[in-house]
Amino acid sequence: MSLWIINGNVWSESAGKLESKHIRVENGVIEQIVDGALAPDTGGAEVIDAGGKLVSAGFIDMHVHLRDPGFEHKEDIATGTRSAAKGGFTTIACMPNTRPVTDTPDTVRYILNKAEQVGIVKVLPYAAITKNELGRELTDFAALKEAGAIGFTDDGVGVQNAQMMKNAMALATSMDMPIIAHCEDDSLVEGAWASEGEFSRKHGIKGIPNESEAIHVGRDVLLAEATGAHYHVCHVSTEQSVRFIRLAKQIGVRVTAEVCPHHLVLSDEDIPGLDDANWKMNPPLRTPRDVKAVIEALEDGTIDMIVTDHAPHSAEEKARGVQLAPFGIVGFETAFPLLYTKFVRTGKWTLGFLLKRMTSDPARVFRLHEGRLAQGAPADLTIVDLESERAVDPSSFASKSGNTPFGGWKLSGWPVSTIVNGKVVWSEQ
Ligand SMILES: NC(=O)N[C@@H](CC(=O)O)C(=O)O
Ligand SMILES: [Zn+2]
Ligand SMILES: [Zn+2]
Repeated sequence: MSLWIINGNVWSESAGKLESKHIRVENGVIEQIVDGALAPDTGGAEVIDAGGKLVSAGFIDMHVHLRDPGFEHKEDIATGTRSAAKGGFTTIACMPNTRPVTDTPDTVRYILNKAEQVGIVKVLPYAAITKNELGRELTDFAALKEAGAIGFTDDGVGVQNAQMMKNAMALATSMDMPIIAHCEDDSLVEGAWASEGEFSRKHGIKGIPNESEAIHVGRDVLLAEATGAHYHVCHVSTEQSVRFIRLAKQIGVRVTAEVCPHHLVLSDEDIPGLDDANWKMNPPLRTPRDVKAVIEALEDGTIDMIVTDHAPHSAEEKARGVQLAPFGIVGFETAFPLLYTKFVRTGKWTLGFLLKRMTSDPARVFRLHEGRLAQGAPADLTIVDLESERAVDPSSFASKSGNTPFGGWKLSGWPVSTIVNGKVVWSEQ
């Protein structure tokens, strides 16, 4: 099976610019990348003409919620992976806060089998640290790893007990597996949904303090130092967390971290009011000072990668009123256009920098073969139209859910075609 993707614009790290290339794919692997000025001999092969659009290694998202099994009214593996493909993602890692919680080998295998049957993008499942994510008893790490889990996390909640987290890190380290942490001290949050900041003061509501996140990061950095664990911090949102991660990296603790698009482009001061739960997510939108700190941390490498934390919830659930509505927003179908428009078009970042944080950096941290556009790499590719501007339309999402605060935003950088192992898995129209 031969495929040529001709007339693609590929980012060259050495030249620091886009260069025209033709790419030959054989049996799902990138075999050859040739200069766009040369006419390739495509005889007999399938040909996709990228027509001068960006061709990138497929995006990798190491933090997503597919809701399957158990919450299929929000999303399932078929719609979630199609939504991912539409956003240009070719590999995604899904969180275990399903029903049942992904805390047994059977559930890990269910996810892998269904993803395989659906056959859209690559799905890497995480398993829970504790049974039912209750923080009381560790899961069977060895059996979960054997079944195909790639790391352990109780995402959705923080592990409240330090000894439990220390035991988890020691055990994970003994089997060369990472611990991925949702950092939140419940005692500091209780009932609040927005950050302590302008918004909470203006509306006279209880705020979530920054320490509720950073206190876990600080604690866990010490535990990672003591156990030698690879400790990965979920959705970093505060200046104080950044400070701990920066220090930990300086002293050689094996810590890595991720940040979400919404924490890079929105602060609490952007929340329009108390009646739209599409601005409610965990961690909450923080202050402009925190936004600046996480941007700087992503730029200097303190934060390693961008993830969406795609967290679909139904319209009915989000309409329950902001206090009762669940935390979370969808992310796949807006992530790249949002960041391209806000950071690359404005000249703050190079296109290469954004692509790196969405491809080779997550691949490096989680030791994946994907994430590079090079000879011998899997032919996971995303073709992106960097020019046309379009408004975000949640009703057009491939996801079952449309819970986003970005509806109506005019963005450019829309993926038009997504290829996994040399097969087109999603294409515009
Ligand atoms: N981020 C969210 O606001 N919600 C996530 C849970 C999580 O990522 O902690 C969810 O599962 O809905
Ligand atoms: Zn979380
Ligand atoms: Zn999450």
